[in-house]
Amino acid sequence: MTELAPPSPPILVLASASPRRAELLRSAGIAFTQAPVDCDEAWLPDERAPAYVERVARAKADLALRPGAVVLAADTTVWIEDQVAPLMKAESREEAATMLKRLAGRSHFTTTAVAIADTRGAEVRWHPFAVTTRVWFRPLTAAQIGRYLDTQEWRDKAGAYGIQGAAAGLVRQIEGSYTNVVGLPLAEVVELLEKLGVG
Ligand SMILES: Cc1cn([C@H]2C[C@H](O)[C@@H](COP(=O)(O)OP(=O)(O)OP(=O)(O)O)O2)c(=O)[nH]c1=O
Repeated sequence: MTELAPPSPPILVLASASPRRAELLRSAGIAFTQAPVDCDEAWLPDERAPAYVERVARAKADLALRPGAVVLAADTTVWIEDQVAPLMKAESREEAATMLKRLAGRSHFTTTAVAIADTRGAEVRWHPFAVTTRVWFRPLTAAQIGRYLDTQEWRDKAGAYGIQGAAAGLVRQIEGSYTNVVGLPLAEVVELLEKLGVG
């Protein structure tokens, strides 16, 4: 009897602890292993939101580099047009309330930067890109914000909301990729992975 070789692990490594990113990739039928990294995500003063997420996404991928793999990392942030500091994950209910107050009744941008590093050749080849989606929130009273905060869904999400949950009822309109707001611009990611022959 011939012995079967053990199955080889997927070439794609998702350098993320985010259940949402894993779920999105899975929903597209892509095989991957998940390797969370512990990355310093501190924002640098005056750093523009797109530059910030691009830097952090690359740093996350860098921490997960390994030979013979394609490593994918991403970073998502929420930002308001005329304000430099991005809205990160809120650390308290009060901070989340302040963020939602700033987002209410106007539009903002959600940018996800993706860093893909291909280590299958002699040198690491980087494929970075970023996608921005415009999101409009309806006007919100303090009581409506309070009810949203009660869901606890503001926790661990940039801008203190998750469009995939109860915050769908706060969003009037979006322009651009929906999955990008959830944490991974799926069409763009799948397109690039197809080009790289992965997935
Ligand atoms: C705006 C928004 C953000 N988010 C999430 C996406 C990201 O997971 C998170 C932003 O934090 P990130 O630092 O981008 O990612 P993460 O810490 O969750 O995971 P990892 O660094 O391990 O990859 O906010 C939503 O789930 N829904 C939304 O509507």
